[in-house]
Amino acid sequence: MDILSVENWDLGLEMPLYIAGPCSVETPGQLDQTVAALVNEGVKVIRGGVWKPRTRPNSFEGVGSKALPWIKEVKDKYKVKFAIEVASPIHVEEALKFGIDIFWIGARSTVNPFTVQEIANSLKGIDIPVLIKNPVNADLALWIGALERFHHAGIKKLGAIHRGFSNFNDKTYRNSPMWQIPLGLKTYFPEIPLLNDPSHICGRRDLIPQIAQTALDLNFDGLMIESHIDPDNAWSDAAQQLIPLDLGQLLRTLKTRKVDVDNPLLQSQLDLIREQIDDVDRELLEILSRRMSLVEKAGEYKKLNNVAVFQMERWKKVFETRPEWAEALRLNPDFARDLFQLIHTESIKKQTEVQERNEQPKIR
Ligand SMILES: O=C(O)C(=O)C[C@]1(C(=O)O)C=C[C@@H](O)C=C1
Repeated sequence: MDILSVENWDLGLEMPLYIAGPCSVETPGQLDQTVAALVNEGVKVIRGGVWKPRTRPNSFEGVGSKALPWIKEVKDKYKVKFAIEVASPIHVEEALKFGIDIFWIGARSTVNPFTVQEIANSLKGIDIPVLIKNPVNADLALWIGALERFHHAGIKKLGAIHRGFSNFNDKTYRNSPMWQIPLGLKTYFPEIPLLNDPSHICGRRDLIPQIAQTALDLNFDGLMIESHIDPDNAWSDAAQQLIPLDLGQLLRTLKTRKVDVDNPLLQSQLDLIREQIDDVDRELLEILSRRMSLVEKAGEYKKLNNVAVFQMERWKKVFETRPEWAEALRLNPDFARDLFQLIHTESIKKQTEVQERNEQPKIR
């Protein structure tokens, strides 16, 4: 994609890009005090929700357009840039009137290609950075699709925000990070700046530093973090907002990592380890190929004896024992579970092919 880097967005921004501010703009006083305190901590780009898409009705849905003049006032007073979420062409039109600098598309909008297309169409010919949050569900293609729709509409100042994914089973995070998905996006489109939103992933402020650091370790290009002058009395997302002082402290302690290894000694040490990893990966694949030959053989016996491919009792046993074996080898049992789910899916596929070989009736 033909994308402009953050430094070329003509907003005087630097990398890593840190955006912070309240979940919602509530009152002129709350906004002014929060922005003043954040500017004091060195924040140059403020976020603030104006229209809030909420899961349930009767939750606070943002103060709406009347927040826009308040934003204009703090922008002028503190010389900051301001980012807000837009979810419809009307929001775009209203926000542009008040000189908003950056738009973001929320996770609930990204899931809907109709909404995405409508907003993208309303931005044709308009030169403004647009950041696209991942869809609520763990679907990389949907995220990519949204980025493509904005790119086709002519937006070159495009970025992505990883805010985690809905997951009913996750007891720790409000939205599971599922790092493989944003890393997948980075692999497809290394040119698209990728920010992490630890506030929405964590849902509680004590977990934020760890997720923020992981993101920087994984070479994310910046962070969007919620910060409020009085989080406990915030009208939305009270548990996950940081006071500006804590946010400043966090930004000062985070370590940014270098992408490339420019020390020759370290480079040669890494090369050596990578050669060994190559060897081990080759062995791994040879072992997997041996397992798959055995599975194919079992499939042929099943076919001969008219036995079903899926054997629940045996599979339950495999699925129980492998995580235990993994743990004994100091491997993460959840990793073993994921791995054997994948392996079993492939076994079923292989044996179904065996069953169906030369057995499909010819339809003319
Ligand atoms: O044990 C079998 O019946 C197999 O074919 C092997 C295997 C496996 O991959 O481990 C594959 C499919 C069955 O559902 C259970 C187990």
